[in-house]
Amino acid sequence: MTGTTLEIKGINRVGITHEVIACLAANQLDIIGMEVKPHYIYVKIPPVSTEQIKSIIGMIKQVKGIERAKTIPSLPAEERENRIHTILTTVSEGILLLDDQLRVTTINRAAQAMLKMEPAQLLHESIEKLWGESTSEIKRCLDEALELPSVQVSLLTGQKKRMTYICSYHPIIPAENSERQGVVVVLRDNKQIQELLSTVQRNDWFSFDEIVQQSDNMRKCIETAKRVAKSEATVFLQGESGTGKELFARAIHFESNRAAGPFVPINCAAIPDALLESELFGYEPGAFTGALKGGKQGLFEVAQSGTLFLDEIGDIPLHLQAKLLRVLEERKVRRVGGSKALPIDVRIIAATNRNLADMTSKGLFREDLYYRLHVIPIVIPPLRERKSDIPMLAQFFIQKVCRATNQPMLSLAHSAIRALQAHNWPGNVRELQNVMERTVYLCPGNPGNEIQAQNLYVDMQQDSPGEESRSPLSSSKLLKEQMDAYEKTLLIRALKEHPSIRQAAAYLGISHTAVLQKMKKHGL
Ligand SMILES: Nc1ncnc2c1ncn2[C@@H]1O[C@H](COP(=O)(O)OP(=O)(O)OP(=O)(O)O)[C@@H](O)[C@H]1O
Repeated sequence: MTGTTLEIKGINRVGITHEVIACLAANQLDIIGMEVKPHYIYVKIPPVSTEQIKSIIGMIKQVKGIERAKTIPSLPAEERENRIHTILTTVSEGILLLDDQLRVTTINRAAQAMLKMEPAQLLHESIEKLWGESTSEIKRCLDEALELPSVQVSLLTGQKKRMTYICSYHPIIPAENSERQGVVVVLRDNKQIQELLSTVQRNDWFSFDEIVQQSDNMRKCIETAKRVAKSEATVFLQGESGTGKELFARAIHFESNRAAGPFVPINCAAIPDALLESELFGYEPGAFTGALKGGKQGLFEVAQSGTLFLDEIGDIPLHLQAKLLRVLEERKVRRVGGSKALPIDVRIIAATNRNLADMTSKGLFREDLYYRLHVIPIVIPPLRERKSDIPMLAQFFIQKVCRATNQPMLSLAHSAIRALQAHNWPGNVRELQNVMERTVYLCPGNPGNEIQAQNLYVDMQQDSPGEESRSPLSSSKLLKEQMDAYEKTLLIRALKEHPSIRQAAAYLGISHTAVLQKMKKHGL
């Protein structure tokens, strides 16, 4: 409402406000709004002329204890309201304010756009009309004055379409021991969040051009992968550990129409059985002891509109294989302890270094799941079958370390290239990467900055058993180094002879996490 607003400053004296009001009453002026705080009185009166306001200010200044009086644009409360209004209309989150009966009292522009509803359809309506069955969390927020973490909610929009939003609920706690007041509901568009996340994670962007190769068999693999990237088909990557399966999965995702969505990798072998189910499918609040209060999204939900990379799929226990198959067939996921099935829009890329067909015939992997995943198989050859890639890859890793450590660029002498090509690389590209890093760090300065064969820190033992290795470490092998080399040989053998890491761990008599740690240590 328009009017003239006065700011009056004075001492704190009983009755001073009353005397100021008397001045206004003497001028036959109504009070539209008023605020009082120590030393200040703010009054809003109907519009008056400049002459009239001058005379009123003159009168007010006569009141004992008044130091000054002046006109200001609006009452502080109006100012605050205006600022809040500006914030509400400019934020990208949808905001709804609910009263203590959970009726909508305020709705901002973003919420109207998200819900595709006019304010008239929402204001003074009960939130139940909007949220349907899922108002229990809002009621809890109000009753227990609890700030509740974000949860996914599926809501019916004005166009009668179900959309998924991320909602958080915040109680409005009144100033001093008054009654509960209401709830602020903050809505975020699921798609927007995914897009935001993927722009933040853009440094993970990866393309086929970054896969270093020059061999014919790798070129063929890349051609196939590029061809299927744009489709929605499930890709099944097979290859020994360290051959670059994850790089392929990333490149396929970023070449696909889902590139703006998330790429979510999960190593099924690295997660203990007990956690794998809830990691993949999520859980509802209270699903088990130790569960997070607000429940948890599973990776299928996190990967919505993107790609889920199921690495080491052969290590999924049988009971989860059945659940995974159901999710892939129904394209719906049910959280642990939940009854609602959430639709999922996720592309699957699976990878394994095991012979899954063999595992299937032995009953260690479900045949139906195998065929569900085995849609577009791509077999990435081991490094020993593409020796022409070795010089390029080795030089690539040398450059990487030299750049990172600011040292002069090193190159490979012919003798070094020959030695690298003679090795059989059980750990594939990952092992080559380790060897080159170690070599650059430990290589003594050579003339022309060339790495010679004798500078390579490569364990040649597996190439010619019994023969004295040409590695620089071999001439003076300490006990620890020899034990390490022996451990690596045993580990490789156990992994080759057993269909899963878990079984290799059982054979070696150590835990499966210990096997993973040792594999990492030896670059396997
Ligand atoms: N062609 C390549 N060009 C550049 N780097 C590569 C290439 N292949 C593999 N690497 C590197 O080697 C390491 C292992 O690759 P990656 O993790 O993709 O292998 P993987 O087959 O998925 O292994 P695992 O089966 O153990 O999960 C990574 O650091 C990766 O960057």
